[in-house]
Amino acid sequence: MPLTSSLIPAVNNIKSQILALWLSVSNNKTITTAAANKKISIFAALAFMSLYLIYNKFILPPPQIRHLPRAGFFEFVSSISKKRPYDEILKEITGPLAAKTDHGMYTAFSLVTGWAVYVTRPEAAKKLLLKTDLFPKHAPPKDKKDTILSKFIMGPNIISLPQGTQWKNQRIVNSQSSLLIPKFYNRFHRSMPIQLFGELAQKLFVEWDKEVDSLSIDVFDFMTRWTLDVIGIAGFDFNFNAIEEKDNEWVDRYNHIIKATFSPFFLLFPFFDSPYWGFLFPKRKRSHDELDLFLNKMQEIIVHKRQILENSDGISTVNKSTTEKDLLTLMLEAAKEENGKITDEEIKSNLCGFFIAGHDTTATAISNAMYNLATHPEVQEKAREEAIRVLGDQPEDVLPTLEQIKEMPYIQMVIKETLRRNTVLQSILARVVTEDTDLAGCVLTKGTRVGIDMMALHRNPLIWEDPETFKPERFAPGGEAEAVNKKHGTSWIPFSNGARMCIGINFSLNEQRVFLPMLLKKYELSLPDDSNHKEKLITTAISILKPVNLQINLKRRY
Ligand code: HEM
Repeated sequence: MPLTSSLIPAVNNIKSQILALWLSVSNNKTITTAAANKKISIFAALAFMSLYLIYNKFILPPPQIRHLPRAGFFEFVSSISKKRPYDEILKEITGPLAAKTDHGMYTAFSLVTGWAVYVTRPEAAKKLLLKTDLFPKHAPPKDKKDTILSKFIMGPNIISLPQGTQWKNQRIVNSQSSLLIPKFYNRFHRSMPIQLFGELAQKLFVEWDKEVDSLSIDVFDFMTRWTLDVIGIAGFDFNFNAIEEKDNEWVDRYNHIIKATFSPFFLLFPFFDSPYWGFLFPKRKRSHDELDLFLNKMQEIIVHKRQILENSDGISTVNKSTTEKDLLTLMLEAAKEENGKITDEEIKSNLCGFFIAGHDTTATAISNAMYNLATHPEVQEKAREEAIRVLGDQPEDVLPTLEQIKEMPYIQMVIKETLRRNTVLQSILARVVTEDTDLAGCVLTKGTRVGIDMMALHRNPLIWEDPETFKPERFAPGGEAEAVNKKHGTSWIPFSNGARMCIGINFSLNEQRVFLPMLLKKYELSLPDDSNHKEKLITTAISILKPVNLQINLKRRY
């Protein structure tokens, strides 16, 4: 008999015992030894019921998806907590599950979403992303309302809001009701802080050059510091100064919050993630306080920026050498033109969203590209030749212009192939099925949550030739990627697709297209002989698939 059905009568029995005991107490009966025994029974009953609830909520998927191939709860969660690289999980757990059916879908438990169905084929991904009325974004879970995850990311911002008026008001172009974010969105696309990207790359090189001629760096550590400074200045004109001061107050605070946001324990038990439980979890209370300080600082910056905008053109006060405007200025300008239809709360929430969406993601993408260049010397040489052809070979840093980065198609191919082979995000945020429907041959019922296993899609051998191999030429004009796209559509979606596609796609690609040629012109890259990553890139497995302790040797060319 399945465990659930054997548990139901037991639980009912316990429920009636609790009721009987409650009746006897309310009848003012003398408390005797029998009553003491009953107390023990209640305690046992509550413990038993809690176990039953945990079993039903976490360990078993919802009944409507139990027929699909399933990654066992303990196997999957323990793989993640043991920090197994995600491509191993794909090879040993999720890949074989996906291969079991024609539609390629399987179910797994995610710490952020709970149980969901995962898509691994382009046909299903296309329908999921384009039919937003059938598959809207899942509204932020109510049980996570007071959590750090919720306060930091799942507020009223473009990323988290489910489809609806508030999201449309923030995003859709040509909406009659509000043109706020559309205006911001257009400006965001037009005004790329290319010069800022270059200046901060130069600043990073100065840090590296303080070491000896040839050095080994912790790539991800430096790239997160670089992208933090980029998003701080480009986002709201605030200099974290993370490149120069690894551990200053604001960098520490930000890193603390990011770590706290994805704490597996509190993702699993959001009920305890509130300052009220501070007496039991004092460290968590500190995380809430740190987040409050961070959000208050943002509020201060918004108010201050508004005042500056009254009297000036809003051009960066931190980065005085440029006329590039930060995202906050663009939002406030758009808001002013539309009589302030966006609240401070929404602006603050969107700024937090830009952090979470644009910081570790781009740092991961650049670190992965550096790994691929270090492990493929012939690709590295070809990319360097292109950088030198456009920027020159003089022994000094050159900041590429927007026109120059367009003249480097091979580096663009390296970036795209890296985003395919070394997927940045494990999945998009879950969508929720609004009515029973067929998704590429798999019937899904209303209420089912669905995500996309990005790595399984990008390395699907039914779609890509020799998918494990790093081959930038796939993305050459008329190459494999074009053919795959023509045949299957939606096969390369590191930034998603459709109405909820990443709005930072150009921002992120341009960060990479400025940084990589400058890097290649100045340094030769290789893996240390004793690197753990010789065989393959080892990554984390929750949400953003970050490289783990990736050291790369840099040899200066000037
Ligand atoms: C390599 C870097 C990046 C990757 C791989 C990436 C990937 C993605 C993906 C897959 C989505 C869709 C999520 C979903 O539908 O659940 C998304 C959404 C989003 N991204 Fe990015 N992103 C990157 C960089 C950035 C940057 C730099 C920014 C901003 C500065 C940004 C801002 C956003 C926003 C605001 C959304 C929400 C759009 C919406 O739902 O309407 N992203 N990103």
